[in-house]
Amino acid sequence: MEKSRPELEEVTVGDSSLGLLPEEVAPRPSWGSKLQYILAQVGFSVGLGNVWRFPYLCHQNGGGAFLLLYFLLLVIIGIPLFFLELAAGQSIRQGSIGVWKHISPRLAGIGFASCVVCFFVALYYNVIIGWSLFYIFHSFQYPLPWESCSTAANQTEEVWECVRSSPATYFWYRKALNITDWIEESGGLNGALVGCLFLAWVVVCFSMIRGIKSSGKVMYFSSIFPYVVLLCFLIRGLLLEGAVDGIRIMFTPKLEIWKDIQVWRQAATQVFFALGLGFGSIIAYSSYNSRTNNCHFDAILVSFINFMTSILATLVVFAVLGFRANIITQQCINETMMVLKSLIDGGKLSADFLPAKNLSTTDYSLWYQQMDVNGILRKHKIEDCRVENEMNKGVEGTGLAFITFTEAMTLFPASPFWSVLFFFMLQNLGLSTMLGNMQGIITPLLDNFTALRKRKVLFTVVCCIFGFLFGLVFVQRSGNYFVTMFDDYSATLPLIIVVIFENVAVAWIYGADRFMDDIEEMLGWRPWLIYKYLWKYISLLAMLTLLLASLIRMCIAHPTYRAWNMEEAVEMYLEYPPWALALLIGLIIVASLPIPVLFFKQVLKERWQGKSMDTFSQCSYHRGDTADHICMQESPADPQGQANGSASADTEELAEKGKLLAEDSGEEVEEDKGSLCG
Ligand SMILES: O=C(O)[C@@H]1CCCCN1
Ligand code: NA
Repeated sequence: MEKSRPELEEVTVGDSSLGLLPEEVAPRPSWGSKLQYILAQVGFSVGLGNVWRFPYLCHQNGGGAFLLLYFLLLVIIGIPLFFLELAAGQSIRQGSIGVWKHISPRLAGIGFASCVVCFFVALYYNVIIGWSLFYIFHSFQYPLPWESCSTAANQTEEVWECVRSSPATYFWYRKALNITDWIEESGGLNGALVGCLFLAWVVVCFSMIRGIKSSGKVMYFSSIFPYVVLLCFLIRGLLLEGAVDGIRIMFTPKLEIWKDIQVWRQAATQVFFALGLGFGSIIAYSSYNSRTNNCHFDAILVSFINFMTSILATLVVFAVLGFRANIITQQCINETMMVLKSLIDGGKLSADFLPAKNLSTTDYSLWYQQMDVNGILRKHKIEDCRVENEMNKGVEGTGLAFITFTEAMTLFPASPFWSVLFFFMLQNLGLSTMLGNMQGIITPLLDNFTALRKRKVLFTVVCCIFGFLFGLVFVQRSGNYFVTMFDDYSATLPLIIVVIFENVAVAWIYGADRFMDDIEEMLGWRPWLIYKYLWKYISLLAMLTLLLASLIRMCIAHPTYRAWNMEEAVEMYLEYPPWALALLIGLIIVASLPIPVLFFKQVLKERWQGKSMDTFSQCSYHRGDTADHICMQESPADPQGQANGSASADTEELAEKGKLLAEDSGEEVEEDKGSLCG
């Protein structure tokens, strides 16, 4: 079959134009520096999840014991799969669609599924960034609007809702979200949040507009700034009364949690979501690297930085929560002392119950244990005020960042300053992840559909516009319920499916040994043998178990969401109505569907073209491999030419010219003979 004329592409390097080049030799943009690349990978992987999901999981699942479990799973699942994605992207130098197409054209669906998942996550992730912007705008006032009910509520019935719950809770559910009582009630769009979401997408769009050249620069700030803020909060937090209690409670290991499979499931899901496996963003970013870059070192470095950031964020969260719990417990003690005094004055209790001096929180629990003989104090409604009890409240999910932390910050001196700093940090943590998310959508599509390349800027803008329009679902008054649906199910489950297929594709279809050979050819040294067994057996088994545990959880426990009831002014768990359940499951299917659909489409295409398919994938993508001429795509007109990876003379000369020009302009351009499989 006559090979069609190769697509020509306008190539500019620095400010010199190379004219039109066939895309297989057009130099692929590359990172300005290794630091910029590492910041991009760290910026993408370290996100909101490190600051509010990890601390919450740590607290709910046995503190220090969870940390050890998380670290174990990070080593046996996270790092090997991270290394796998980095190596595949760096070697093939394509986005996720191109990478899986090279392993076998039947697996292109894995790349498309990654794009869909990236889009789902981008939709609700940017909404959370919009919430952070909303809080930033409301932080420039003293006292903070969520400090007390008088500042927060004006109408009478709202005061009731505020008094019944707490100013921070009220502000979050009523002033920020103006939330409806359940997911069935849309309540219409929340105008302020629509504006914040629009602004969030404008920021993403302008940061993305010139590809990795512009986003690379944004990365410098949005990846480093959160660390500065976390360190400021840690130092400030440790100086607060009760902070050490909070950290002690957090690190106290409760090893019995290791028996609970759901804890393992939560830890594995967190490893995987935290690193961003399956998004295709890791592949996209590493595809702009030079082939000799030591991606094994990068995999360990970025995973380690991600883990340490989660620990740092957890220390900050529990120092601040310990401080807040201490204050609330102190108030509780003062109230019970009042009750005790009135009981003694009323002759109901003997005076020797009265403690000699004002009790601190630790002294109080000791006093309580001594005095509560036969439950006499409990009988008189004198409660046991404990810091641990206060530590348990409101630590989950969005509540942690937007209720508990905001409440704690009102207790800080100069609270508006700390509040702006905290939410600006959240906004940057989210922005750098959003850039990676968008890269996980744009790069594979641009690589796969060359027609889009000529209108890269327009395509980026259109993606952001679609992101905003679809994102409107999440800024209705009931929007928070959809954010929870996506975060708990619709975005996370398809990721596990995608990564399982990635793992099978490389370790079993392409072959772990062959993959190790390619890495050896690329890096000049062979990866540790352990990786072969991790990829073939351990991480794959772990992922399959994780998927099973997640599906079982969905089947056994009817999926529920946490709703806010306005009248009662309390949170309650409601079951998703059938239509929401159908939507939840439908989204998971839609995100996973490209894998089987494109598989069978390719099989039919091969059958129709009568191609011999003695093995699943005969493509190899390292240089000059004679196996290349039997790749599954259109067999090239001159197989030998393609097999040796040589392009025709004129394009060779142009590529050489491109390289020389690039060196002149100081821009690093990695010669990209493209993939040998067409
Ligand atoms: O932990 C997070 O928030 C992000 C979500 C997206 C993928 C990378 N990690
Ligand atoms: Na980030």
